[in-house]
Amino acid sequence: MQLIINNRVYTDNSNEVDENSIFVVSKQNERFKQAAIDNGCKEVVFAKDLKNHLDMSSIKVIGITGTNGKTTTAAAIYSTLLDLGYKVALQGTRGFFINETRVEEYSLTTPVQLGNFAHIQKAMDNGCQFFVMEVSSHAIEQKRIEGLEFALKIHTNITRDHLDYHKTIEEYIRVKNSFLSDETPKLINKDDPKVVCNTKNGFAYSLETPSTYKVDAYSFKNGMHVMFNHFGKHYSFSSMMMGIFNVYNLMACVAAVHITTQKPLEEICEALEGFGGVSGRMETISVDPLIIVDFAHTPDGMDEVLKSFNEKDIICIFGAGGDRDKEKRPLMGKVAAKYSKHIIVTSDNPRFEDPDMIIEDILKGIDNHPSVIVDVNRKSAIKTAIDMADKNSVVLVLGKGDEATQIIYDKKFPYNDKEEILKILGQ
Ligand SMILES: CC(=O)N[C@H]1[C@@H](OP(=O)(O)OP(=O)(O)OC[C@H]2O[C@@H](n3ccc(=O)[nH]c3=O)[C@H](O)[C@@H]2O)O[C@H](CO)[C@@H](O)[C@@H]1O[C@H](C)C(=O)N[C@@H](C)C(=O)N[C@H](CCC(=O)O)C(=O)O
Ligand SMILES: Nc1ncnc2c1ncn2[C@@H]1O[C@H](COP(=O)(O)OP(=O)(O)OP(=O)(O)O)[C@@H](O)[C@H]1O
Ligand SMILES: N[C@H](CCC[C@H](N)C(=O)O)C(=O)O
Ligand SMILES: [Mg+2]
Repeated sequence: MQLIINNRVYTDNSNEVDENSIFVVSKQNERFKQAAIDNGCKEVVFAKDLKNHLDMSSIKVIGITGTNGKTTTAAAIYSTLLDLGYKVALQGTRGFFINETRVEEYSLTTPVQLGNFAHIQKAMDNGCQFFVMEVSSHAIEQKRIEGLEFALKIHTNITRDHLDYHKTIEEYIRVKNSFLSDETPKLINKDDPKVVCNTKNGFAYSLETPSTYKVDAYSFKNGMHVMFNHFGKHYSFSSMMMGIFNVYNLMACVAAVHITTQKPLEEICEALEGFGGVSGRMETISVDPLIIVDFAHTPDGMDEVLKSFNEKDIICIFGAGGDRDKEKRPLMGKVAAKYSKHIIVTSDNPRFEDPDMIIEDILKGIDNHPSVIVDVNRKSAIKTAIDMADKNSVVLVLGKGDEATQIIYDKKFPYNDKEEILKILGQ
């Protein structure tokens, strides 16, 4: 990866250096430092010192980590800041955006360090006052955020994900919480006991326990209406979004914008109402039959979504990604069985795994459920679900959200849940 600052080329790859470039050495590439020097590099800087090479004082970086909710909360903050008249950049699972334009397709939820600096530089070149970014657990562990000064760090929740990478839940929690161990201003979900932080400059939001931004009541008639208090003064916001988990996400958004702009909370709540949600997250594709696409791909994410529809007959279609956490698969099956009237287990992104074996792993969590269908072909699985639907049902297509491809081996085949559903409905 390369970054150009004041006509100097910075690179993190020993194969890209020449006598004029600067090699940025980090934990990830220190084993290649000598190779960089052998390839003619004359100047080396430490990743942690990169912040002294790019003046970022004109932009406020807001980082969001957590097992679920990063993309939704980041998008809500981005939308609210734009509505308040700020110039904003957004980086995460759905790509890189500057003001209202998507500048780059998705690559990594959190790019490598030089990638983050390059995006911040581009945001500043476009006059942005804020840079909102998702911070994945991989990024924290691999120090991709090294050298970044955050105006605010947000932590949504810790349940389970990426144990294929972190190996144990304890290590995953340690990595996630390490993001909050310094004195940077931070905003945490006080209802999640696993979120632990350095309380200096700490703010919190919650629905259950006392906190700086405390939700007092909410209702879901025709969208959501949320009442909260900030040091005893009462405020409210509304949204067309659904689900208690989105009450958390939107409360985090209001708190984050308040902390970083100090605008009146009434103005922030009004600006938030312009946020319509993120494609592929609780996105209603059809009303009759009711069909919703969501990105839930962890047991907790599925639990949050499925419990939002307890007054409906749920037809739940899902799979699980290959080359990802395997233990979550039966847990996802168990969650689906807990809430669904009908379960259809299918493929997600198999990658290099056998899709039938992934399905077998999921089925291990489903015992004596009256209606379980297995169909390794996601397209026909969705058609089966839609054919089963009636006025009391809700078809929930989970796991891929707005992904534009299905990954089989290392090939990315064009595929999108929403397009598939509309095609079937159109037939
Ligand atoms: C598992 C994982 O995260 N791998 C990441 C890791 O790969 P790696 O350790 O094999 O990298 P590497 O090729 O050895 O390079 C390491 C460093 O050495 C340097 N290098 C390398 C070779 C050489 O000869 N000389 C040299 O200097 C490279 O420039 C790099 O700086 O470091 C690479 C570069 O730094 C990343 O691109 C790569 O992400 C891969 C592509 C990936 O798919 N990561 C996924 C799992 C990921 O990060 N996902 C998260 C979470 C997703 C979510 O939950 O939404 C994300 O943030 O997207
Ligand atoms: N606050 C939350 N708590 C639990 N589940 C949530 C929350 N917010 C969203 N979800 C569920 O998790 C799914 C992923 O949401 P989102 O894309 O915002 O999370 P993310 O942290 O960006 O995920 P990823 O790390 O995979 O990019 C949603 O589709 C929804 O099912
Ligand atoms: N449908 C995706 C969801 C996870 C995407 C992202 N969180 C990752 O881990 O790459 C999969 O499991 O393949
Ligand atoms: Mg995301």
